[in-house]
Amino acid sequence: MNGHVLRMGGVGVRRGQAELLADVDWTVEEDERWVVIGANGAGKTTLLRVAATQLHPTTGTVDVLGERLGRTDVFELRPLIGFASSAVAGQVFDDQSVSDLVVSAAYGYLGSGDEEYGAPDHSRARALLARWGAVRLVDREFGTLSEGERKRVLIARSMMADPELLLLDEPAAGLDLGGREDLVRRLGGLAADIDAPALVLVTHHVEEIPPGFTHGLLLREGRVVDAGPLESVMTADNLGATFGLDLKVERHGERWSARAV
Ligand SMILES: Nc1ncnc2c1ncn2[C@@H]1O[C@H](COP(=O)(O)OP(=O)(O)OP(=O)(O)O)[C@@H](O)[C@H]1O
Repeated sequence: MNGHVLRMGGVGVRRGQAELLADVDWTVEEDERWVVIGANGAGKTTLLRVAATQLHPTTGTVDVLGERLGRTDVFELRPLIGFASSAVAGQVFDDQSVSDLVVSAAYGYLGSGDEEYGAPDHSRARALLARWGAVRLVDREFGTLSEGERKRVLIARSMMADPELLLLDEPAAGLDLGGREDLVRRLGGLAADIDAPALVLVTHHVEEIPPGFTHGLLLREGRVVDAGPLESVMTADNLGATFGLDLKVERHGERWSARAV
Protein backbone atom coordinates (compact mmCIF):
# COMPACT_ATOMS: atom_id res chain seq x y z
CA MET A 1 0.00 0.00 0.00
CA ASN A 2 3.12 2.28 0.31
CA GLY A 3 1.46 4.16 3.17
CA HIS A 4 -1.16 5.62 0.83
CA VAL A 5 -4.55 5.17 2.39
CA LEU A 6 -6.25 7.25 -0.26
CA ARG A 7 -5.06 8.55 -3.61
CA MET A 8 -7.16 10.48 -6.10
CA GLY A 9 -5.83 11.44 -9.53
CA GLY A 10 -7.70 13.85 -11.78
CA VAL A 11 -11.00 13.07 -10.08
CA GLY A 12 -14.11 14.70 -11.47
CA VAL A 13 -17.77 14.16 -10.67
CA ARG A 14 -20.43 15.46 -13.06
CA ARG A 15 -24.20 15.44 -12.78
CA GLY A 16 -25.71 16.76 -16.01
CA GLN A 17 -24.16 20.17 -16.59
CA ALA A 18 -23.03 20.46 -12.97
CA GLU A 19 -19.37 19.83 -12.16
CA LEU A 20 -19.43 18.73 -8.51
CA LEU A 21 -15.70 17.96 -8.48
CA ALA A 22 -13.00 18.69 -11.07
CA ASP A 23 -9.31 17.77 -11.38
CA VAL A 24 -8.92 16.67 -7.78
CA ASP A 25 -5.47 15.25 -6.99
CA TRP A 26 -5.15 14.21 -3.36
CA THR A 27 -3.08 11.72 -1.41
CA VAL A 28 -3.66 10.77 2.23
CA GLU A 29 -0.95 8.79 4.03
CA GLU A 30 -1.72 6.48 6.92
CA ASP A 31 -0.36 8.74 9.68
CA GLU A 32 -1.99 11.94 8.40
CA ARG A 33 -4.96 13.83 9.82
CA TRP A 34 -6.69 15.93 7.16
CA VAL A 35 -9.26 18.66 7.36
CA VAL A 36 -11.30 19.50 4.25
CA ILE A 37 -12.60 23.07 4.28
CA GLY A 38 -14.97 24.81 1.89
CA ALA A 39 -18.13 26.87 1.65
CA ASN A 40 -21.62 25.38 1.34
CA GLY A 41 -21.88 23.52 -1.95
CA ALA A 42 -18.10 23.40 -2.54
CA GLY A 43 -18.17 19.62 -3.01
CA LYS A 44 -16.89 18.44 0.37
CA THR A 45 -19.51 15.75 0.93
CA THR A 46 -19.15 14.61 -2.68
CA LEU A 47 -15.38 14.25 -2.12
CA LEU A 48 -15.97 12.27 1.06
CA ARG A 49 -18.48 10.00 -0.65
CA VAL A 50 -15.93 9.22 -3.36
CA ALA A 51 -13.36 8.43 -0.64
CA ALA A 52 -15.95 6.24 1.12
CA THR A 53 -16.46 4.28 -2.18
CA GLN A 54 -20.12 5.32 -2.19
CA LEU A 55 -19.75 7.38 -5.34
CA HIS A 56 -17.80 6.47 -8.45
CA PRO A 57 -16.10 9.44 -10.11
CA THR A 58 -16.98 10.44 -13.67
CA THR A 59 -13.30 10.91 -14.49
CA GLY A 60 -9.99 10.10 -12.85
CA THR A 61 -8.72 7.33 -10.60
CA VAL A 62 -9.30 6.56 -6.93
CA ASP A 63 -7.19 4.17 -4.90
CA VAL A 64 -8.47 3.37 -1.42
CA LEU A 65 -6.40 1.17 0.90
CA GLY A 66 -4.37 0.01 -2.07
CA GLU A 67 -7.40 -0.97 -4.19
CA ARG A 68 -8.46 0.83 -7.37
CA LEU A 69 -12.15 1.74 -7.47
CA GLY A 70 -13.81 0.04 -10.41
CA ARG A 71 -11.46 -2.96 -10.16
CA THR A 72 -12.25 -4.08 -6.65
CA ASP A 73 -15.22 -5.32 -4.64
CA VAL A 74 -16.28 -2.22 -2.70
CA PHE A 75 -18.28 -4.38 -0.31
CA GLU A 76 -15.00 -5.84 0.97
CA LEU A 77 -13.43 -2.39 1.20
CA ARG A 78 -16.24 -0.55 2.98
CA PRO A 79 -15.90 -2.23 6.39
CA LEU A 80 -12.35 -0.81 6.50
CA ILE A 81 -13.67 2.74 6.02
CA GLY A 82 -15.45 4.49 8.88
CA PHE A 83 -17.88 7.17 7.69
CA ALA A 84 -19.87 9.40 10.03
CA SER A 85 -22.26 11.78 8.31
CA SER A 86 -25.73 13.17 8.72
CA ALA A 87 -26.72 11.03 5.71
CA VAL A 88 -26.18 7.96 7.91
CA ALA A 89 -28.37 9.52 10.61
CA GLY A 90 -31.17 9.88 8.05
CA GLN A 91 -31.17 6.11 7.43
CA VAL A 92 -31.57 5.14 11.08
CA PHE A 93 -35.00 4.23 12.43
CA ASP A 94 -36.10 6.39 15.37
CA ASP A 95 -36.62 3.37 17.62
CA GLN A 96 -33.19 1.91 16.86
CA SER A 97 -31.26 1.50 20.12
CA VAL A 98 -27.93 3.28 20.39
CA SER A 99 -26.32 0.06 21.52
CA ASP A 100 -27.46 -1.92 18.46
CA LEU A 101 -26.68 0.95 16.10
CA VAL A 102 -23.06 1.07 17.23
CA VAL A 103 -22.52 -2.65 17.59
CA SER A 104 -24.00 -3.50 14.18
CA ALA A 105 -21.34 -1.41 12.44
CA ALA A 106 -18.88 -4.21 13.20
CA TYR A 107 -20.89 -6.25 10.69
CA GLY A 108 -21.24 -3.50 8.11
CA TYR A 109 -24.91 -2.67 8.43
CA LEU A 110 -27.42 -0.64 10.41
CA GLY A 111 -28.74 -2.98 13.11
CA SER A 112 -32.42 -3.82 13.13
CA GLY A 113 -32.44 -4.97 16.74
CA ASP A 114 -33.08 -8.60 15.77
CA GLU A 115 -29.44 -9.64 15.57
CA GLU A 116 -27.48 -11.30 18.35
CA TYR A 117 -24.15 -9.76 19.23
CA GLY A 118 -21.50 -11.09 21.59
CA ALA A 119 -20.31 -9.58 24.87
CA PRO A 120 -16.99 -8.44 23.29
CA ASP A 121 -18.96 -6.47 20.67
CA HIS A 122 -21.06 -4.80 23.35
CA SER A 123 -18.07 -3.93 25.50
CA ARG A 124 -16.26 -2.44 22.50
CA ALA A 125 -19.37 -0.39 21.66
CA ARG A 126 -19.55 0.88 25.26
CA ALA A 127 -15.85 1.77 25.23
CA LEU A 128 -16.28 3.72 22.00
CA LEU A 129 -19.35 5.51 23.31
CA ALA A 130 -17.35 6.40 26.44
CA ARG A 131 -14.50 7.71 24.28
CA TRP A 132 -16.93 10.11 22.62
CA GLY A 133 -18.71 11.11 25.84
CA ALA A 134 -21.91 9.23 25.03
CA VAL A 135 -21.88 6.09 27.17
CA ARG A 136 -24.90 7.28 29.19
CA LEU A 137 -26.89 7.08 25.94
CA VAL A 138 -26.27 3.38 25.37
CA ASP A 139 -29.84 2.27 26.17
CA ARG A 140 -31.61 5.18 24.47
CA GLU A 141 -33.50 5.12 21.16
CA PHE A 142 -31.65 7.03 18.44
CA GLY A 143 -34.74 9.10 17.60
CA THR A 144 -34.79 10.58 21.11
CA LEU A 145 -31.24 11.98 20.90
CA SER A 146 -30.29 15.61 20.41
CA GLU A 147 -28.25 16.66 17.38
CA GLY A 148 -25.04 16.73 19.41
CA GLU A 149 -25.75 13.33 20.97
CA ARG A 150 -26.39 11.83 17.51
CA LYS A 151 -23.04 13.13 16.27
CA ARG A 152 -21.18 11.44 19.12
CA VAL A 153 -23.02 8.15 18.65
CA LEU A 154 -22.36 8.14 14.91
CA ILE A 155 -18.65 8.81 15.41
CA ALA A 156 -18.49 5.93 17.90
CA ARG A 157 -20.31 3.79 15.34
CA SER A 158 -17.90 4.74 12.56
CA MET A 159 -14.99 3.38 14.62
CA MET A 160 -16.65 0.09 15.60
CA ALA A 161 -15.14 -1.95 12.75
CA ASP A 162 -11.63 -0.63 13.54
CA PRO A 163 -11.34 1.20 10.21
CA GLU A 164 -8.08 2.09 8.46
CA LEU A 165 -9.58 5.31 7.15
CA LEU A 166 -12.03 7.41 9.15
CA LEU A 167 -14.14 10.04 7.37
CA LEU A 168 -16.07 12.53 9.49
CA ASP A 169 -18.48 14.84 7.67
CA GLU A 170 -19.06 18.00 9.73
CA PRO A 171 -18.91 16.31 13.14
CA ALA A 172 -19.28 19.63 15.00
CA ALA A 173 -22.15 21.06 12.91
CA GLY A 174 -25.15 21.88 15.07
CA LEU A 175 -23.27 21.66 18.36
CA ASP A 176 -23.36 24.40 21.00
CA LEU A 177 -20.10 26.02 22.09
CA GLY A 178 -19.48 23.63 24.96
CA GLY A 179 -20.35 20.64 22.81
CA ARG A 180 -18.08 21.83 20.02
CA GLU A 181 -15.14 22.40 22.33
CA ASP A 182 -15.62 19.02 23.98
CA LEU A 183 -15.79 17.27 20.59
CA VAL A 184 -12.77 19.18 19.24
CA ARG A 185 -10.80 18.12 22.32
CA ARG A 186 -11.78 14.48 21.85
CA LEU A 187 -10.93 14.65 18.14
CA GLY A 188 -7.57 16.13 19.15
CA GLY A 189 -7.06 13.09 21.37
CA LEU A 190 -7.84 10.81 18.44
CA ALA A 191 -5.42 12.75 16.20
CA ALA A 192 -2.67 12.22 18.77
CA ASP A 193 -3.35 8.48 19.06
CA ILE A 194 -0.69 6.64 17.05
CA ASP A 195 -3.06 3.69 16.68
CA ALA A 196 -5.80 5.86 15.18
CA PRO A 197 -6.63 5.40 11.49
CA ALA A 198 -5.91 8.04 8.86
CA LEU A 199 -8.43 10.83 9.52
CA VAL A 200 -10.35 13.13 7.18
CA LEU A 201 -12.65 15.70 8.76
CA VAL A 202 -14.91 18.01 6.78
CA THR A 203 -15.84 21.41 8.18
CA HIS A 204 -16.92 24.91 7.21
CA HIS A 205 -15.15 26.51 10.15
CA VAL A 206 -11.44 26.80 10.87
CA GLU A 207 -12.34 27.07 14.58
CA GLU A 208 -13.36 23.41 14.41
CA ILE A 209 -9.93 22.14 13.34
CA PRO A 210 -8.81 19.94 16.23
CA PRO A 211 -5.28 20.09 17.66
CA GLY A 212 -2.96 17.57 16.04
CA PHE A 213 -4.51 17.76 12.59
CA THR A 214 -1.64 17.84 10.12
CA HIS A 215 -2.97 18.63 6.64
CA GLY A 216 -5.64 20.69 4.93
CA LEU A 217 -7.45 20.58 1.61
CA LEU A 218 -9.33 23.72 0.59
CA LEU A 219 -12.16 23.26 -1.89
CA ARG A 220 -14.01 25.86 -3.93
CA GLU A 221 -16.65 25.03 -6.54
CA GLY A 222 -15.38 21.47 -6.80
CA ARG A 223 -11.74 22.42 -7.31
CA VAL A 224 -8.80 22.24 -4.95
CA VAL A 225 -7.58 25.71 -3.96
CA ASP A 226 -4.63 24.27 -2.05
CA ALA A 227 -3.74 21.04 -0.28
CA GLY A 228 -0.83 20.15 1.97
CA PRO A 229 0.58 20.67 5.47
CA LEU A 230 -1.82 22.77 7.51
CA GLU A 231 0.56 25.63 8.29
CA SER A 232 1.32 26.21 4.60
CA VAL A 233 -2.33 25.88 3.48
CA MET A 234 -3.99 28.02 6.15
CA THR A 235 -3.10 31.45 4.81
CA ALA A 236 -5.45 34.42 4.57
CA ASP A 237 -5.03 34.39 0.78
CA ASN A 238 -5.92 30.71 0.46
CA LEU A 239 -8.89 30.83 2.81
CA GLY A 240 -10.01 34.12 1.27
CA ALA A 241 -9.99 32.46 -2.18
CA THR A 242 -11.84 29.44 -0.73
CA PHE A 243 -14.70 31.48 0.73
CA GLY A 244 -14.60 34.50 -1.62
CA LEU A 245 -13.94 36.91 1.26
CA ASP A 246 -11.11 39.05 2.57
CA LEU A 247 -10.16 37.26 5.76
CA LYS A 248 -7.89 37.65 8.73
CA VAL A 249 -6.66 34.22 9.78
CA GLU A 250 -4.99 33.65 13.12
CA ARG A 251 -3.34 30.73 14.79
CA HIS A 252 -3.70 30.31 18.56
CA GLY A 253 -1.39 27.49 19.57
CA GLU A 254 -2.94 24.47 17.87
CA ARG A 255 -6.27 26.19 17.09
CA TRP A 256 -7.28 28.57 14.31
CA SER A 257 -9.73 31.41 13.84
CA ALA A 258 -10.84 33.47 10.84
CA ARG A 259 -12.95 36.59 10.40
CA ALA A 260 -13.80 38.93 7.57
CA VAL A 261 -11.84 42.17 7.29
N1 LIG B 1 -27.36 15.19 -8.57
C1 LIG B 1 -26.92 16.46 -8.58
N2 LIG B 1 -27.14 17.26 -9.66
C2 LIG B 1 -26.69 18.53 -9.69
N3 LIG B 1 -26.01 19.09 -8.67
C3 LIG B 1 -25.78 18.35 -7.58
C4 LIG B 1 -26.21 17.01 -7.47
N4 LIG B 1 -25.82 16.53 -6.26
C5 LIG B 1 -25.17 17.55 -5.65
N5 LIG B 1 -25.15 18.63 -6.43
C6 LIG B 1 -24.52 19.94 -6.14
O1 LIG B 1 -23.14 19.71 -5.97
C7 LIG B 1 -22.59 20.69 -5.12
C8 LIG B 1 -21.69 20.05 -4.10
O2 LIG B 1 -22.48 19.37 -3.15
P1 LIG B 1 -21.84 18.81 -1.80
O3 LIG B 1 -22.94 18.25 -0.97
O4 LIG B 1 -20.70 17.92 -2.12
O5 LIG B 1 -21.28 20.16 -1.15
P2 LIG B 1 -20.74 20.45 0.30
O6 LIG B 1 -19.46 21.19 0.14
O7 LIG B 1 -20.70 19.21 1.11
O8 LIG B 1 -21.87 21.43 0.85
P3 LIG B 1 -22.42 21.74 2.33
O9 LIG B 1 -21.27 22.39 3.04
O10 LIG B 1 -23.55 22.70 2.08
O11 LIG B 1 -22.85 20.45 2.94
C9 LIG B 1 -23.77 21.46 -4.55
O12 LIG B 1 -23.89 22.69 -5.21
C10 LIG B 1 -24.96 20.57 -4.84
O13 LIG B 1 -26.15 21.32 -5.04
